Amino acid sequence: MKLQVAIDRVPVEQAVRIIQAIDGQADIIEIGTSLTKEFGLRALRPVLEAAGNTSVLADIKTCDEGAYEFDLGFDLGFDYLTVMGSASMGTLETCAKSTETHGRVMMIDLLECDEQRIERISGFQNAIYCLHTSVDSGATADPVAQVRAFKARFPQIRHIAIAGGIKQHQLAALAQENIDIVIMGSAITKADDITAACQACRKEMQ
Ligand SMILES: O=C(CO)[C@H](O)[C@H](O)COP(=O)(O)O
Repeated sequence: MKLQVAIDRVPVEQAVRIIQAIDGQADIIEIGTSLTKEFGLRALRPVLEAAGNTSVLADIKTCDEGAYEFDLGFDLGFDYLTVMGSASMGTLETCAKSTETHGRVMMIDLLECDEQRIERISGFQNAIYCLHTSVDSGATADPVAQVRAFKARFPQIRHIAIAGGIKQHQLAALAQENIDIVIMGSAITKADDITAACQACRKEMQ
């Protein structure tokens, strides 16, 4: 299970400082939707540079204009981009095509997608499907139960991530569930000691 650290609701300079504080401990650095909206993808080059060899995901949550947004993000150097599961099949397909052309990774955000919808969009073999509880609806209460229920219902989906208020104490059990990525934002990036919080999460996952 990879650790993706989500950086949200800070200026670009602080995002760079957070990346330095994490110091190579994240497998993937996420540039949160809040930064992509406030500053725009082109203004995020310093973040890409600070990440060095660590993979960077831009959480652009594409819902239309898939080819334009994905080509732009991958051409700028992002390794992972996100598209909403609620987007049209046309958008999901053009995002998948752009991802394949660029040799990168597409993450499908399942925020508020019901079972019927997930079934319909479950055919993107190489995509990572992100179980996502909205920040506005509260934290993910029981991530292990959520993952188990999802796997049982959608055995055809091979790559899974989970996000939404995940806490350090949930990591050890989650690490046994054979998912691809756990996404942690506030629990790390809003901690008083970001380095220590990230180290503690990493340890919990071992
Ligand atoms: O995608 C997001 C919000 O839409 C966040 O990046 C994601 O929820 C992780 O942050 P946190 O752990 O603080 O919830």
